[in-house]
Amino acid sequence: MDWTRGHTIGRGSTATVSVATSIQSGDVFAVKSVELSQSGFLQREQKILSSIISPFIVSYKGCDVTRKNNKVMYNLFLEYMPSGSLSNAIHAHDGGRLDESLIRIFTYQILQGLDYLHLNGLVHCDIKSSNILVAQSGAKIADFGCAKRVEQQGPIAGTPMFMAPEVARGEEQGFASDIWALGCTIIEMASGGTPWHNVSDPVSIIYRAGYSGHLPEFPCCLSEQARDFLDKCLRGDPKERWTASQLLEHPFLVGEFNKQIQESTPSSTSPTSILDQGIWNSLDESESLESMVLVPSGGESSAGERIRGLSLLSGEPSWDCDDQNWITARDDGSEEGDTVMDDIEYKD
Ligand SMILES: Nc1ncnc2c1ncn2[C@@H]1O[C@H](COP(=O)(O)OP(=O)(O)OP(=O)(O)O)[C@@H](O)[C@H]1O
Repeated sequence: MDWTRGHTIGRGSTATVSVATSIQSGDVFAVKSVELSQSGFLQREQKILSSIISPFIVSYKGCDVTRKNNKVMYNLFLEYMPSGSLSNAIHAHDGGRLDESLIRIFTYQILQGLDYLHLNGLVHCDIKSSNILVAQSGAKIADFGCAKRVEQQGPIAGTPMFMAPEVARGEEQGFASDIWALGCTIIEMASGGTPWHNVSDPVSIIYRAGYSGHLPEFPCCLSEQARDFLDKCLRGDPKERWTASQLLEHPFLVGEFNKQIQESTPSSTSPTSILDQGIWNSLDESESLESMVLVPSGGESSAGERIRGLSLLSGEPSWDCDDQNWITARDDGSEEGDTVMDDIEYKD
């Protein structure tokens, strides 16, 4: 596929993410790029993403290798999520935290993604709000650079602030560890802060999570139901934590609103586009995600809440843009920009 690279929309610890456009179809997608010599994480992400398909996981669109300024780059093509990360959304939202109605929706969607992964024997290993991306259709899990098959032995991966006690102690990293990280992500959404207060260096965080016997503080603004849900995610003993399937049945998520979504949700093997076209179209026009977000179940929201919700879902994040950086990808061997290297095959 020939494509052009647009402005930079994100930079993680391993890769740079840009908007890209297919020259043939004009389709817009995201491209995550890193020098080929350092692309181990990205190739691992490619292997996993290319084997899964869920409306609650950012979808895989292909990969290639290009030459850019004498550097050989590995590129992973992903569905473009125009509203950026959930972390951006939390901080852009009024007061730097989300309303419980939004927390419920995003939790439900992340949990659907986790349930799909776990049923397929995969552990994400790095769930946190900056690895959840948001579009009009809602939240989807991204960044599979640390993901692994559950039976796979290997070093502990992920972000210390979100590590379950058993992960911090280096004992095991399984499905239950993702559930702990989901609990930490709910704390991020509800408080706008980190799960562990007043600690920032990795060693202190790992000590606090793995050896202190303490639990992260539950945000006081949450309802009893939400706090009970959090309690089921943040059990110190991984065997006592609820599974993703059990949590999908928790009263916090099983309300009138979620029943409607569940009835309309395609099976986990359905194509991603169903989320965008099917789920929301199958609901009444007045019950699209936007109106659900703006008018949560059981109540009218104020005009202020409607506007805040609307800007959350449709607003462009403030990217570190570099518009001078448009580069054309061609397969004609031209020296400028990215050159698609058709002769190198890095897919399985
Ligand atoms: N498909 C996408 N659509 C829109 N923005 C994206 C997409 N993928 C990534 N981004 C943006 O780029 C940022 C970095 O992406 P990502 O977390 O995948 O990179 P990483 O190098 O693996 O990061 P980490 O530091 O967590 O390992 C994200 O936080 C997000 O803002």
